[in-house]
Amino acid sequence: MEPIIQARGLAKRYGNHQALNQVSFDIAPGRIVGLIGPNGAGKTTALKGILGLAEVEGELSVLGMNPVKQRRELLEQVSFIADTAILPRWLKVSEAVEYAASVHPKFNRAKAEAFLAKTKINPKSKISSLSKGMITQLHLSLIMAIDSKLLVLDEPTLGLDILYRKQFYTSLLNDYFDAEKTILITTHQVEEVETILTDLVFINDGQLVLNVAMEDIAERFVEVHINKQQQDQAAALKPIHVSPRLGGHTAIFENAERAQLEALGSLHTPSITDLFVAKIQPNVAWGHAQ
Ligand SMILES: Nc1ncnc2c1ncn2[C@@H]1O[C@H](COP(=O)(O)OP(=O)(O)OP(=O)(O)O)[C@@H](O)[C@H]1O
Repeated sequence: MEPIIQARGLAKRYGNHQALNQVSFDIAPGRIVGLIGPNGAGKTTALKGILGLAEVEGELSVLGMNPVKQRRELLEQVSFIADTAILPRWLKVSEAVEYAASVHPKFNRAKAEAFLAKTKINPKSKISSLSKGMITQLHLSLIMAIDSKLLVLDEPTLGLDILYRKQFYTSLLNDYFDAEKTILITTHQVEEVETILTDLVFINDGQLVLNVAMEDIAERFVEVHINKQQQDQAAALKPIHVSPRLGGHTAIFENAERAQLEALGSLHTPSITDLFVAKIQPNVAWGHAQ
């Protein structure tokens, strides 16, 4: 199947700063990909390139199109929400729904109204009277009502309460997503999205540091609790990350021999958060155990 996004050697420089540095990846249709990285890693820059909102060097094909040269056609098939949601404040909520229905051929008004009904937003309210979080909820309701092939979400749940964040991701999976769609999402709340993602992409300092299908994580990465006596044995198996814990250390290994690891203790799959720390801030020094 043709990838929805094909990126080869993406690069972007702002002055002296290399915001993207030779980033390559493919995203197949029907995937939900989490683009995760620390502040300033280059996530938004990559998304802007994909949407044709910033020129990046390298080869980039999105839905078979060049995002800069074919931006207008591309944006007919892509929906996105940037981290700064902007909606005209003077409109009423119902008018915003009306407006979206009149300008977007693939907008489903009933769906938008159903998403809005799950919030405390009154359709008769002016947008200017809504709280910041409610404006984001309105924006997300409008975006999820558009039947696009690619949905790009940059920090969609910033400023939203935990209840709505959970509800949003459930709706995204159950009421929006299907095998014909692809979702690319950036967030710092990794633990909130890990159950819905099919793929995980880590980016740091403009470079791609991990690109893995969620189903392959358990096979590729293993976490083992190491006591002091096993330290040398564990070190010889070259963990990618070591951190002190009560009575010893926790070590994370990548592509290590399972049989050898089993000799050290019980094997676990690291959480996405621990994997993130291991890949972004690798530490292989065996500090003092607690
Ligand atoms: N328009 C710009 N002009 C100059 N530098 C920029 C511009 N946009 C981004 N940068 C720089 O490029 C780097 C990557 O920024 P980007 O916004 O892509 O990061 P990010 O991963 O989305 O970060 P965050 O999680 O903080 O939103 C940062 O160092 C940022 O300062």
